[in-house]
Amino acid sequence: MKRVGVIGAGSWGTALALLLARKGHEVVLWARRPVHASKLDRSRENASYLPGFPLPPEMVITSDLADVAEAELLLVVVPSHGLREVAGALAPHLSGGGPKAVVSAAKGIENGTLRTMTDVLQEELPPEAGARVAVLSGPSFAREVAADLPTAVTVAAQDHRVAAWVQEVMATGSFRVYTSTDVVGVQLGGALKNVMAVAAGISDGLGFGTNTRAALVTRGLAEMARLGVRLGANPLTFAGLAGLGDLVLTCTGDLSRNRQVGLRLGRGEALQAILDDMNMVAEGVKTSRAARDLAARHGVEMPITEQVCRVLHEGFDPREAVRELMLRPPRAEAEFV
Ligand SMILES: NC(=O)c1ccc[n+]([C@@H]2O[C@H](COP(=O)([O-])OP(=O)(O)OC[C@H]3O[C@@H](n4cnc5c(N)ncnc54)[C@H](O)[C@@H]3O)[C@@H](O)[C@H]2O)c1
Ligand SMILES: O=P(O)(O)OC[C@H](O)CO
Repeated sequence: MKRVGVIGAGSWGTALALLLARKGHEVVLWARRPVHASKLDRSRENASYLPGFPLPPEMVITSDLADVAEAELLLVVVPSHGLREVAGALAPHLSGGGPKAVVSAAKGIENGTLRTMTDVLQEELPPEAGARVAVLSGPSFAREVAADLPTAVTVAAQDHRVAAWVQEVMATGSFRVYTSTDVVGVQLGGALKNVMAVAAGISDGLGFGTNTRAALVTRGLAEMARLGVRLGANPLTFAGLAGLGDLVLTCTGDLSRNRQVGLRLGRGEALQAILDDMNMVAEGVKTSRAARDLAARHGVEMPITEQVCRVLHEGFDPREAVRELMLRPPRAEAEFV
């Protein structure tokens, strides 16, 4: 049994906390808002983000980061735009030896700095904790993990021993964990697939067919891998769980919030109205900008990302965006750069 701290009580943090508590670990779940923490503690259910899954009585709920300071495994599961602030607030509590692993389960790229989530953790946490940073990604809807449905994910860390330790602590008969040392590829896969899920949703919302969706998934994967390889990722990572696996899940699965944003845009709703109506995060909205900036910085062509960004942030007509994609200059399929 290990002491585990889960930082973030949205749907994914709650599902991971449940997984680990059911495995017999001692779990402390941190919610940012004290009012949310006391509601969770009283009702023993996360009605706002993951209704229908009772939290076991032994799971500790808190809004004080000091309560996770003794954890051996720390999972950071807040939306990517809030991760730096949370990591900065966590840092003073980790002044001792610190946890054996700090795992980001967020899927995004920080806007402005264009840093990955493990970069942000390494910048904000004390060096001992920063050296044990990892990322968990892959096709994993929170509700399905909470329902104990078979799921497979990847944990990547620069130091293989860190990933292997996290694998051992987290794996169960219904949660299979693979390891990787491709920290960049696993994170880019998880972040960029959200942009493609918005694109697939738009296409379906416009009433296009399965041909169109399959084309978006495949060419989306090509541009994800193109950027990844330029940034030092292993191209094979994009054929794995954190690449193709998560891409297929979110481009086709209606539980995806990113896909839902796209579907509603495609049906003609305005972005702000959609976001006002969702109490959850759709990371692809912000990541589309960061991905476009990252691609521009490194001279990588990402035409689908570019069009998603225009639709989301510049009010560009989705039908026109598809037309422009179809009328791009002809090219060979298998060019990587
Ligand atoms: N939900 C899933 O199925 C799932 C699966 C895998 C990965 N993820 C990733 O996990 C991360 C968290 O998403 P989620 O689905 O748990 O969120 P959610 O949409 O279910 O809930 C959002 C949570 O973030 C908190 N929050 C909002 N703004 C914040 C800020 N600025 N700082 C700190 N906390 C803030 C909210 O209070 C709430 O607890 C995202 O990066 C998401 O892509 C989600
Ligand atoms: O609901 P989404 O679109 O944020 O997707 C959730 C997870 O990332 C699926 O792996």
